[in-house]
Amino acid sequence: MTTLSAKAAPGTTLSAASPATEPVGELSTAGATAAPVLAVRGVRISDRVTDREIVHGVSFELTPGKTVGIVGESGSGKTLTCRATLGILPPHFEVSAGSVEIAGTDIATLTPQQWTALRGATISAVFQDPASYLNPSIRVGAQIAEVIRVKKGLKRREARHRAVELLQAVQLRDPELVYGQYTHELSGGMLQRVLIAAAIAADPQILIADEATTALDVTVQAEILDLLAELREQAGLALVVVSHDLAVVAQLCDEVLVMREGEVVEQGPTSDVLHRPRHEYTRLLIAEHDQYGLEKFLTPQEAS
Ligand SMILES: Nc1ncnc2c1ncn2[C@@H]1O[C@H](COP(=O)(O)OP(=O)(O)OP(=O)(O)O)[C@@H](O)[C@H]1O
Repeated sequence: MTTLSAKAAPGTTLSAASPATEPVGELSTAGATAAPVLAVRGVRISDRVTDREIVHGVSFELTPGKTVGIVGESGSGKTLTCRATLGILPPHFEVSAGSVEIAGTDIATLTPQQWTALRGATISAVFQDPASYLNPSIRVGAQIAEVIRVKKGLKRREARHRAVELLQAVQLRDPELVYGQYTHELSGGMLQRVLIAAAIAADPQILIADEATTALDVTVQAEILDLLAELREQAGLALVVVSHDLAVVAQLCDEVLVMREGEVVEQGPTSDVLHRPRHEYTRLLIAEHDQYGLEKFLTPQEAS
């Protein structure tokens, strides 16, 4: 398989940004030894029009090769938190308190041009419903090649070559064939892989996956989660994984934030949250896991 890195030049075989050499353990303590690529500090999000606060303070740090999960029911503020981090809050929403630092830069200080340079190249995202993020009338490979051309400054030929490599890296069989296909010719799982390829095309350090596997069946979902884990290991990507499904988060994440109605009700290393949940809502999420196999992360007693 083609390997990827957040650092090295396209087309080369790359080593990881050495997550293996970092201490294994809780994100919050590991963060003490490596500079965070993403630091979200006390972020509150308000609706300017109604003057209503919707997200009531979210904090976490992310270092290369690590994963933070945000879990919670629909409407709990997970997506708004991600969008705040990406600088793409919907109109009339604002970060009313707190700060977000990406690779050491406070995003409140960024000009629109600086944002454009940062998106894709430093921080990138994959959302649910990949078809809506791809143009149905342009071959999917050409769309990835365009990202590479614009963001990495590669010539058309090189960008095409790199796009095929990326399609291979996200484990699409026959990447040359997929390159020339249109969205309607691909399954949901294939489209999600194409979108991940586009999201990592400019070698970001941070990838936000917001319900990226929710629409997929359980087997494909597991494959995509494995792929994200592999990219994290190989390229040292830092991941933010958002899901309403605790099993998804359990599979990938070092640290979990449990959100409910805009509030972080519980936060800690994944194993602590799963094995010693302190909040009743977390216990409820654990009890409701049965569909996706959280049981493999729990002891028989906890799973029952
Ligand atoms: N564009 C918008 N316009 C108005 N309200 C919004 C908008 N986006 C989010 N909200 C509101 O903000 C709150 C938090 O929404 P958010 O999308 O962050 O939740 P979520 O946890 O990601 O839920 P889901 O899993 O359904 O995406 C909800 O009450 C939602 O109705």
